[in-house]
Amino acid sequence: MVSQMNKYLYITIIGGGYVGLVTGTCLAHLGHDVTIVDIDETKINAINSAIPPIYENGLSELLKNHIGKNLRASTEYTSVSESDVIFIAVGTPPNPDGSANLSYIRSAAENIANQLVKHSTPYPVIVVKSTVPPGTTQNIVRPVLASKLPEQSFDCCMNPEFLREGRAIDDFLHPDRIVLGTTDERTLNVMKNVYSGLDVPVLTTGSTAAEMIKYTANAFLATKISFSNEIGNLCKQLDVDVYEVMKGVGLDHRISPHFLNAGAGFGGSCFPKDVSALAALSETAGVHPILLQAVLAVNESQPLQMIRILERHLPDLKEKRIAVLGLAFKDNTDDIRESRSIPVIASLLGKNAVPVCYDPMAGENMKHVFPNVLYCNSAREALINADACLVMTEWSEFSQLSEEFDGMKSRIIIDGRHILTISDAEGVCW
Ligand SMILES: NC(=O)C1=CN([C@@H]2O[C@H](COP(=O)(O)OP(=O)(O)OC[C@H]3O[C@@H](n4cnc5c(N)ncnc54)[C@H](O)[C@@H]3O)[C@@H](O)[C@H]2O)C=CC1
Ligand SMILES: O=C(O)[C@H]1O[C@H](OP(=O)(O)OP(=O)(O)OC[C@H]2O[C@@H](n3ccc(=O)[nH]c3=O)[C@H](O)[C@@H]2O)[C@H](O)[C@@H](O)[C@@H]1O
Repeated sequence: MVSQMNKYLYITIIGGGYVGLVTGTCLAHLGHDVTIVDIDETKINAINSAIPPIYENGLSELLKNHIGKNLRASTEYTSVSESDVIFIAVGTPPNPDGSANLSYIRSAAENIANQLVKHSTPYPVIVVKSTVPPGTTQNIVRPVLASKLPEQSFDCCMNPEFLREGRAIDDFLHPDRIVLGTTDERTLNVMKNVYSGLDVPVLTTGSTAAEMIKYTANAFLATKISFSNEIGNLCKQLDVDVYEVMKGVGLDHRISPHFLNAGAGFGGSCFPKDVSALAALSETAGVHPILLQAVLAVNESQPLQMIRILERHLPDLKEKRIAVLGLAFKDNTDDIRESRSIPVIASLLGKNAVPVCYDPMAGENMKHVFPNVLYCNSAREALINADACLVMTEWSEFSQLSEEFDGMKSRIIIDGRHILTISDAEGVCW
């Protein structure tokens, strides 16, 4: 467990994206003095104006409470020199072969080293928060820093992040565990001080094991979803309700009811990317990743399974008006990265159907991907005269929909997230 706060720390977060912004704001909330650094000036200006560049429950209020007080943002790395702790929270997007692109990690580490070489607090701790392949902290970040700085003048730690988008603040402040990848007592004490105030179990490991824990947790959760989807596809053929099945299965405490919801598959910036990176890493290590590849394959075909079910009811989709409810990759976010609605809309367009889209938050983002499809301001509007409806995101407002479906031309409703509560919905039993 971490203890009460000993003292507040000067902290710099490199990367003001989802994780950097949530981490920085929450650490300011815990009482530390925080600077968020990003190369994207637009993001920095937005953060300094207390306008989060992303939609996340509770973030705006928290930002307003701290910005200009113990939280600020900058495009400059100068605050690194004054910091006790420097988090690296830049992106690790996929390369074309699925492996993790570490160029942003390298560049952040180089910039930190260039700044620390000018001036530094005694013994700063550089913490890798980004999701990185095992060995990155030890074999890339540390050597980049050591190429400019004496080995004894700093230390590194790997501290993976487990927050979910849409519930990020709560997940950050009330995590199941904090993993600290360091074997150094002094560094461990500094890191415990970072999180002091949180009543959370702490697991201490080597940095490489900490990196592997993060990939393995995401891959396991993704596996639960793809497993549920495969069972769901079988249930559909056998006319069995997969949700009833998974409810019964999840009551076994060894399995747990979480992440067993079958449907359109998993999207987001992490599960697809991290399972691909782990599979690529596994191939490189000479271990053929049979299970991980199957997890990805099931997930690729799952959104198109919705189209197959749709075509059973509407064999010719040409010029058919299809309401697509939900564009974000999940509820409570405007993030559309790897959203399962993207392949669904693309497939509808390929079949000359007319997708009519609605999302409470993500419509503007989806316009960058599909500028020419129809966007509506409400589910009711999208459903008017629709020949069918596909529910792609588990927004809670969709669970309230009822008489809105009366406006449809024909009542073909396929619920890809098991969120509707109307009794006569054509449930997608996967
Ligand atoms: N999004 C999520 O829910 C979670 C993400 N992660 C991991 O955290 C890492 C970051 O993810 P996101 O925040 O979603 O990425 P993001 O793409 O939203 O943000 C990354 C930010 O880093 C900035 N950046 C890139 N190079 C930089 C540099 N040299 N100096 C300063 N800023 C730089 C970019 O401009 C961008 O704003 C990834 O490794 C991801 O896998 C981990 C847990 C949750
Ligand atoms: O590394 C990361 O970035 C994060 O990835 C996920 O978080 P996130 O992607 O934000 O969202 P989830 O709630 O995990 O949902 C991911 C996708 O799986 C889908 N899902 C989730 C649960 C389920 O039972 N079925 C299912 O299809 C969701 O609709 C969504 O598309 C993990 O849950 C976080 O612990 C992790 O920190």
